[in-house]
Amino acid sequence: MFIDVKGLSFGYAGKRDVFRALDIAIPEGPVVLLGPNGAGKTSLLSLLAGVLRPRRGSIRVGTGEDLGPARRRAEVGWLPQDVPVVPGMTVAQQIAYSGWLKGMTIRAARKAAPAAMEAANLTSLANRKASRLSGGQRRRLGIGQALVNNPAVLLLDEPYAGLDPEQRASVRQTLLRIAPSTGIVVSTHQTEDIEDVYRQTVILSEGRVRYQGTIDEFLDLADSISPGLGRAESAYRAIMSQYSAV
Ligand SMILES: Nc1ncnc2c1ncn2[C@@H]1O[C@H](COP(=O)(O)OP(=O)(O)OP(=O)(O)O)[C@@H](O)[C@H]1O
Repeated sequence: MFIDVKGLSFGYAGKRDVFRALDIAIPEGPVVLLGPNGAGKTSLLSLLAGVLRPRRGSIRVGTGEDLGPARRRAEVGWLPQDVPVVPGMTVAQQIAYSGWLKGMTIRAARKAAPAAMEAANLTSLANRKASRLSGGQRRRLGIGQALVNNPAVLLLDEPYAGLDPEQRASVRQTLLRIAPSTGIVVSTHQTEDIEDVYRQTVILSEGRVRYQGTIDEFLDLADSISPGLGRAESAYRAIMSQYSAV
């Protein structure tokens, strides 16, 4: 399994648990994680990335064992919803810097930066100050940072959030390019054209897995397509109509 989560329990201090004994096993292939606001997508990706620590349970991503949060953080690539910009740094410098933060030597990180920029479609922006990037460019910078240590698993949280259609298209091109060769999990509200990028679908709501299947099985659930909605959106709504929130 590409992702193997067993008995995962997690909650934020003083709040209702987000996950109670959650099990998910997802085979290899780019994965799209769908679900309404508050479903637990960000929490799950942050737990997979080692940014949050589970109260109980085991997490394996990629082919290895449960490494624990600290080592997993160094071994996966993670795109948070907000990509912080380091004042004064160029795109190339910020990408190298994030490699150093993940434990690479600065020399190795500088050497790795061009390939990460190439993959994230940033080469022409290498010398641009990160603070001057547009929303879509900044998201691509975050993808470049996530790729710099050549991770086996890339976790992207809402890569399209807050982007206009043109910026979304630029991020989508990047995902189309990297998804086939990277173990990638993407949380998104954007169901448009997901069949082009992903092979596996997982739908979460209220901290539970409501659906899991291949993209083809998922799309087959769109028996009648509502006017104005694509197949994926229709399938998503058909599944979620069984639960309270869509
Ligand atoms: N930092 C936090 N502190 C306390 N509660 C939180 C925090 N982050 C999320 N939550 C709560 O945890 C639950 C799951 O939230 P999470 O952000 O993981 O969902 P999501 O599916 O990513 O939602 P969205 O699509 O809105 O980003 C929600 O009830 C949310 O209110």
